[in-house]
Amino acid sequence: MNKGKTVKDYIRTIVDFPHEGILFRDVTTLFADPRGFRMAIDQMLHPYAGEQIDKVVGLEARGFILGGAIAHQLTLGFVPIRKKGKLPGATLSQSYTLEYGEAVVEIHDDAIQPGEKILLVDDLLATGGTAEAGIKLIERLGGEIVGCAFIVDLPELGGRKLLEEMGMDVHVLCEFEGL
Ligand SMILES: O=P(O)(O)OC[C@H]1O[C@H](OP(=O)(O)OP(=O)(O)O)[C@H](O)[C@@H]1O
Ligand SMILES: Nc1ncnc2[nH]cnc12
Repeated sequence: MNKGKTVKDYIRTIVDFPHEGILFRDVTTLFADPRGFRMAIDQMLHPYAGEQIDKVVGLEARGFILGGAIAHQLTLGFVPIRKKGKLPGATLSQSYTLEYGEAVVEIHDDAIQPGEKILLVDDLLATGGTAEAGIKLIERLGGEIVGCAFIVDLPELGGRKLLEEMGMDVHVLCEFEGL
């Protein structure tokens, strides 16, 4: 049964996806379980109880699932940061480095007002490149980031250190060693 299980216990590892040598930490098994999903949302929010938050921002794609649930729980609005070319309105763009080459993420330029307090969420922190790009977009719009919450950190890839060096409060629920 589910008794005594932690968030980490619900996450499945797929070997050699999407490339040979990668241990893919698959949170769909966590999302699919009602107790696991609720536990993850509650734990992601826990450090921010009593803090003023105006909006939740989620990173495509699994950050949308978490961000939607968190925004609903807090009765807040949700703002997506999407991969290039998906948002219909006027956007700000930010490029970031991938393992091979570059990618671009975007936010609607009217999605955050200066001074709004933002909680940034995603499922997983690896190199931190995606979150760093998201932070830059939020800050370019004048948003003030209260915290960055993730389910998984892969400490060997240095994302947490990168975000903390940017002055972010980083909250993760579990770590996996091994890439
Ligand atoms: O810390 P980083 O090295 O930037 O990696 C973390 C990002 O990688 C994964 O998303 P992915 O880019 O696979 O996109 P997807 O969620 O749209 O599949 C994950 O959901 C994070 O968003
Ligand atoms: N090992 C991994 N598992 C799941 N998502 C990832 N994104 C980057 N590295 C990942």
